[in-house]
Amino acid sequence: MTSTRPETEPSPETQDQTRTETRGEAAAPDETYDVVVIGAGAVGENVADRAGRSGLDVAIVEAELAGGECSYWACMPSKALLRPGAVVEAAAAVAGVSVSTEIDAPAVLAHRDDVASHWDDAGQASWIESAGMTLVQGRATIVAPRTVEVRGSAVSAIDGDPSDDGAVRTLVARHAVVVATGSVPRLPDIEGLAAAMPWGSREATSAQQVPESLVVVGGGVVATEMATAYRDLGADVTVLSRSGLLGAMEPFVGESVAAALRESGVDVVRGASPTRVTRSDDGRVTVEYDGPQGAASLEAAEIVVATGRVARTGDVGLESVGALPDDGAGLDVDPTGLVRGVDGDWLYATGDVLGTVATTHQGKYQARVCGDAIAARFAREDPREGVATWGGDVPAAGSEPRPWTRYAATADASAQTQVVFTRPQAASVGLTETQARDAGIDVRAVEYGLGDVAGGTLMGAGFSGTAKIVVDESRRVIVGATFVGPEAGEMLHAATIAVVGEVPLERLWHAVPAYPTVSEVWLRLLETYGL
Ligand SMILES: Cc1cc2nc3c(=O)[nH]c(=O)nc-3n(C[C@H](O)[C@H](O)[C@H](O)COP(=O)(O)OP(=O)(O)OC[C@H]3O[C@@H](n4cnc5c(N)ncnc54)[C@H](O)[C@@H]3O)c2cc1C
Ligand SMILES: NC(=O)c1ccc[n+]([C@@H]2O[C@H](COP(=O)([O-])OP(=O)(O)OC[C@H]3O[C@@H](n4cnc5c(N)ncnc54)[C@H](O)[C@@H]3O)[C@@H](O)[C@H]2O)c1
Repeated sequence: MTSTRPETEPSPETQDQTRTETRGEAAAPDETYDVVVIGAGAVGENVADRAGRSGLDVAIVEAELAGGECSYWACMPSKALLRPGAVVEAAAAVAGVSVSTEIDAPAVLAHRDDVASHWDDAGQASWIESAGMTLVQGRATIVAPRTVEVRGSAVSAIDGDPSDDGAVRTLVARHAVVVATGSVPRLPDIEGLAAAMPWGSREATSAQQVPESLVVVGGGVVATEMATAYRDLGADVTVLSRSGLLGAMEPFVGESVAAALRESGVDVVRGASPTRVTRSDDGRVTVEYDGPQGAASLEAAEIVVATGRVARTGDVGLESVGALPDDGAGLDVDPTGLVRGVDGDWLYATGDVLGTVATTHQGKYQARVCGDAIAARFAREDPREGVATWGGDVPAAGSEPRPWTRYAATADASAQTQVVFTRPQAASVGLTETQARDAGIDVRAVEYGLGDVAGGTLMGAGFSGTAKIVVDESRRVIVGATFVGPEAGEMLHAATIAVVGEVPLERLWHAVPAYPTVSEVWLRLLETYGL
């Protein structure tokens, strides 16, 4: 089994701790822990791990598979589907290399199965326990302050749902309950759509066969990644997008990705809103839509709906403690992850359930902040000499921590990162030029072509891309950067360091990019800026 362990490595500090309780073992009617985490996705695992490292006794409840969406139905399997196309394209561009451009779809799907651990969470479950935490299998509901009821226990593999076998356990948290229940896909209100049994991101990332044709509704990250992957795997793909692609990023990103999708044979229809969906007896799907040329329709073997996600707050019992947000919004938390407005300061939340970030890495960052804050507030003693003391005192509940300290997820507001694994890849950190201007920052932006640096010309025929930095003129620091191009994601971290470190341009000038790498674009950007 290929491990998805990059999500959460066992810490050396906790590896040797063991717990006697095992999955499914009968338990006392009421079990008391210091901390109960609901949801063992990447985020829940990390908040539990950080809190548990301080010696706190942590239980983590999971209704489906330990590891959550990212490991089995999102980041990992989707990237396994996308990697072969990227490799073929890169190799085919290099003179003297002869490669078959054919992708062996069954082999790719089989490798994807390995990457998704065949939808078996045994590896993650055993890591949780080896890290000294207790994994409780079942669906959790908050029934009273600090009290969580867990129903069901047996879990089936691929669809992951726990069967309600009547088992009920009540977990009581001495100090904190953390909600890390993630998000669910948003199904737009389109006539016939639900009845047509469309694919969501789960079906798209775990499909055992490639449909001969696919219509993708949406123009965001899932839509563009899945359109790329399924085109690579041989499907005829049409993308129906209401507006431009990847609209949350700089405009040149969507334009580049749309052009590349079209070049690869994907029909990208901008300004298209589906109005009616039907699935006929032979299984084919017809999508009627208002398009740029008026009413139109198309037929395909399958339909993927990728129109965003909503925080999973509805079925966690939040109403029982007065914490259910209105209208499906995410949970509102302070910078340490403490849910605002709940008496007794015991309810925390992190990750997709906040509705403010929707990536694994940003959620895990919040989880580290939240887990450390819980440890600092409640651990009797931290067994790790020195480790626990960096970052100063944890702020009192309700008071604002200083930005960029251990107990503030400051980068969520000013330095979120994202890599979209389309071809070309798109990578961004911080603010777009428009977002910076809207925030009242006096900005100047400069762009440079990735194909115009020596390193770029060596990458292969037709290598191209764009880099853009957005500079806060008053402070002469970079507040946003975007790259689009082959493997652009690997260029992002230098920009992230510049943004988070608020490195003045005059100092950045001394960060000399090695020759001949594509990173030399940094020098060209600064020269273009005027240094
Ligand atoms: C197709 C796709 C591709 C993606 N690719 C990337 C990528 O490449 N990089 C990236 O950074 N992000 C990516 N994301 C986003 C990423 O998957 C999410 O941001 C991440 O999974 C959020 O983690 P989480 O722990 O908050 O939620 P989840 O991973 O959803 O975990 C929540 C867990 O809580 C459990 N749960 C829910 N309710 C209960 C309950 N009542 N009781 C017990 N357990 C419960 C669920 O079963 C689940 O396991 C992708 C998303 C999609 C859809
Ligand atoms: N590589 C990554 O980091 C990665 C990959 C996939 C997903 N994700 C995360 O998962 C989240 C969900 O992805 P997503 O692509 O579903 O959401 P998204 O917010 O990125 O895009 C949603 C798209 O659906 C369109 N849309 C919304 N309602 C519509 C309707 N009624 N009809 C037609 N179009 C409609 C929007 O205009 C937008 O283009 C993202 O926020 C992203 O952060 C991350």
